[in-house]
Amino acid sequence: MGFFEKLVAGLGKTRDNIVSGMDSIFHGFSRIDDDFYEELEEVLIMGDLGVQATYDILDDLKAKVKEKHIKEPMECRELLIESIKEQMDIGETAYEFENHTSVVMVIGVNGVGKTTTIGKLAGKLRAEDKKVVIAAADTFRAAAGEQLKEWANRSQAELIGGQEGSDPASVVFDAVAAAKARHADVLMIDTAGRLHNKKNLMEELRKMNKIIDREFPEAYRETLVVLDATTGQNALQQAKEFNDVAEITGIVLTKMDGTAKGGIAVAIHAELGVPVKYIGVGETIDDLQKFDADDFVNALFERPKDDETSEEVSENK
Ligand SMILES: Nc1nc2c(ncn2[C@@H]2O[C@H](COP(=O)(O)OP(=O)(O)OP(=O)(O)O)[C@@H](O)[C@H]2O)c(=O)[nH]1
Repeated sequence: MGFFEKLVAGLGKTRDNIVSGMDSIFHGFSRIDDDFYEELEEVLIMGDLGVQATYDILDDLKAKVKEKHIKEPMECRELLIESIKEQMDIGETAYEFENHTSVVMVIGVNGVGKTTTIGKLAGKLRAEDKKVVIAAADTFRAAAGEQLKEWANRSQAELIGGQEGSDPASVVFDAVAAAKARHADVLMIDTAGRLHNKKNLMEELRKMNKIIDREFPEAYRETLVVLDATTGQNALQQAKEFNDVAEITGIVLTKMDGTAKGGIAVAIHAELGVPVKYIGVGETIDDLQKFDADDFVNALFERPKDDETSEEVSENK
């Protein structure tokens, strides 16, 4: 299965949740009125898109309906697809760090798929012939280091640190030295994300950032937060809390395969203004991809990748 097919298969439950509900409204209403919009609103909110994104999408839809003098509810389907795509479009500049010598901090609470994501991303960068160093700065659990070692071996990245109980900041210091000595393209730092103690977390991140700023000022900086899509509104809450303590530049949403809560991708983007940059749809090294708004929305509405009607719509904009 290619990634797009996996995404289509993985988003099945989300599709059931959101799109089937919307389609029954498009079919069930004979005119576009307040009731129509109200029911759409309910489906979008129930589908985990969040209040902000729902209002943005509906405002956009209402404006388009007015502007194009649309009378048929069914015609709103295309407009809605178009509107969600526009909301979620992040463009290639989101991945600038891949083109620079960079430091990527990866934050996330236990179990969200942080280690797996680092492994997959390392594998992806290695496949592009980039040199990758991974810093095991989540030093609170021995198992975390072991698991990271396996992924580093699999993706042929170099691992620094990994000893339980060592000081995360000193792991970062060693990793920066190693990255510079080996002329690495990307240094990825696995950090512990204990949200129940925000003050400590903030302090730990501050210490690590200070070392990077001082020892590696020329490096391009990226801070990714990993979230488990299956936790829905909880993931959004985590994103908000991390956003309070760190300058997040992107989100990675894992476990998009088989969750009914894939709509949370839209909510996070709208409510935090931080783009979802990668999504995970499985447990193997190839199951992480850049977030592509077109692919995501097409998979959600189950349309073939090169659907001509979508091009017509965008050309007619
Ligand atoms: N289905 C699916 N499973 C995933 C995905 N990403 C990670 N997982 C699984 O989620 C579980 C947790 O992943 P880890 O990478 O260990 O999570 P972590 O955040 O590093 O957690 P700790 O190591 O406990 O801090 C593992 O069983 C992974 O295989 C994904 O995109 N889809």
